Amino acid sequence: MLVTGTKPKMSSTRTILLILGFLSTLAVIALIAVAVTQNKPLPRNIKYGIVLDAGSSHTNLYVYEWPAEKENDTGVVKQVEVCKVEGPGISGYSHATEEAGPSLAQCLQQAKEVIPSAQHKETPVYLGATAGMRLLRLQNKSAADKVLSSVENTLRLAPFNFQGARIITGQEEGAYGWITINYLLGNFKQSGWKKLLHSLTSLSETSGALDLGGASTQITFVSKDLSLESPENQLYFRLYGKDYQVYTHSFLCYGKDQALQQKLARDLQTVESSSLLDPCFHQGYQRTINISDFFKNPCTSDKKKELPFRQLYIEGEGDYQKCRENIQTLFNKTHCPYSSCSFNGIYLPPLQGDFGAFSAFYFVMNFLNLTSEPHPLALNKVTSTIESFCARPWQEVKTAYHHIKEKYLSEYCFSGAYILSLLENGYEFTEENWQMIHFLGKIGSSDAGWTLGYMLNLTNMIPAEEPAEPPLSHGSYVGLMVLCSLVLVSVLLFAWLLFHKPKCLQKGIV
Ligand SMILES: Nc1ccn([C@@H]2O[C@H](COP(=O)(O)OP(=O)(O)OP(=O)(O)O)[C@@H](O)[C@H]2O)c(=O)n1
Ligand SMILES: [Ca+2]
Repeated sequence: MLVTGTKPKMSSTRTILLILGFLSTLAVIALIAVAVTQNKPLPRNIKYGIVLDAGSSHTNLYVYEWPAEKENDTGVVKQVEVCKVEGPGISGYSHATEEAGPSLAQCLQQAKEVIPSAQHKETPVYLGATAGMRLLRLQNKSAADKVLSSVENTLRLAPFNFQGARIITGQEEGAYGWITINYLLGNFKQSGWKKLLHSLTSLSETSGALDLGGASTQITFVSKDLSLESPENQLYFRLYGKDYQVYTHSFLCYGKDQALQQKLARDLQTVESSSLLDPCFHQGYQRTINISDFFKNPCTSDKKKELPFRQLYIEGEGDYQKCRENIQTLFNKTHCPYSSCSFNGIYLPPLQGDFGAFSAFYFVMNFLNLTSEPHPLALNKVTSTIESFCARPWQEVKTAYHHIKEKYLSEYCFSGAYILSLLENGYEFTEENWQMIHFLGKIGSSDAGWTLGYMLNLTNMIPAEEPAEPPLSHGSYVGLMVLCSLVLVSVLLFAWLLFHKPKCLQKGIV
């Protein structure tokens, strides 16, 4: 009788237990299913942008891409293509201005192939011209205007969304280079622990930018010491909710090609015959210079001199020390109307933090094997390497590096000496803070240069304020919810079992 009396009670408890178990399993499955489907990557919505860097020595076309929904995050825009335009930079078309635009056709075609055709129309294309065009504008304004309208016509005919072709200022070039490298290094938006570390150690949060082109060079860095000494060198940015006080200067005619022209113009002042022994070229190297056009260049015109010959024959001497002394005269340190100067009476606050050195700084140092990271070489090692490179006879250099363009190869000795002179004599880097300079070609897949910063700015992709963000990412939120629910269900089940100990679980029955 007793046994038959407990049977219905036990079976009803079991039913309840079964239902509860079933419901909890269902809830867990539902939670997991929601978490998985919600977190499934959405179909990628990619946007593209094109920037043409019309430099003095050549033009490069860059294609960038980024996920549309993450536009305002830092470090999401990536370079996916670079195309080097054949021939000279656009300023080299001053005698055939109508050919400047068509020279870009091949790279525009390449961009058309990289970007899906459905997106061509919405893809912005910008062209920024730098120091080569600044010089042409000074020398021949109408030729510069014609070159710009020729490139504009070509870009308007391309299937992209043309946003302008203009000569950017040296200040913009410096600023956008600085924005590019700090964006790519992820220095603007800092994650929690990095923020904390920076506030504790007061480490420099951004990296300075050193850009060496063919016709100009830029130096840009955050400086705490900026007073109102030289307003034209000051920039203020508010990026991702932080203020930056930035010093920048662009030296026109101090890119490596124009620096060489300046040096030769100086040499021509004292030359006694039509041949010149040049310590900055390798022994056995010869080059002929046409005097007729030489002084038309705004970088040399102030040294204009009537000479009894039309061509200058240069012969290399391969003497690094003499070359350095020769180059040093390009940096006038005699007057400074400010508390401190770089050269030519230009304000320079004390150097601060790390520097990323790119463009020709990188090309030259990379060729000379002097870019070693993460431990930069000591300055005396760098100097001795360049010294011994300069001492090598031209025939030997040519044979050893037969795959390198002769124009580049013949000038690496001069360029190495010029870079050291610019950094040591010009900006006064020393043996100690030399280690703060990092020679960079690319950061991730993107080239270091001003173009990315230019596009980020013109497409409003760098917000002034930090975008409001929930503390957890969507994935972590769902994961945490699932975990909490599981814990909750288990606790409830456990509590229920503890307090209503069903008979089936009691000792002796189970
Ligand atoms: N592998 C390379 C590539 C380039 N160069 C040289 O580097 C210099 C500068 O190149 P770049 O930074 O591209 O200058 P541009 O942008 O053309 O000039 P600017 O910025 O002054 O307008 C040029 O003299 C070029 O001959 C080099 O020595 N080795
Ligand atoms: Ca450049």
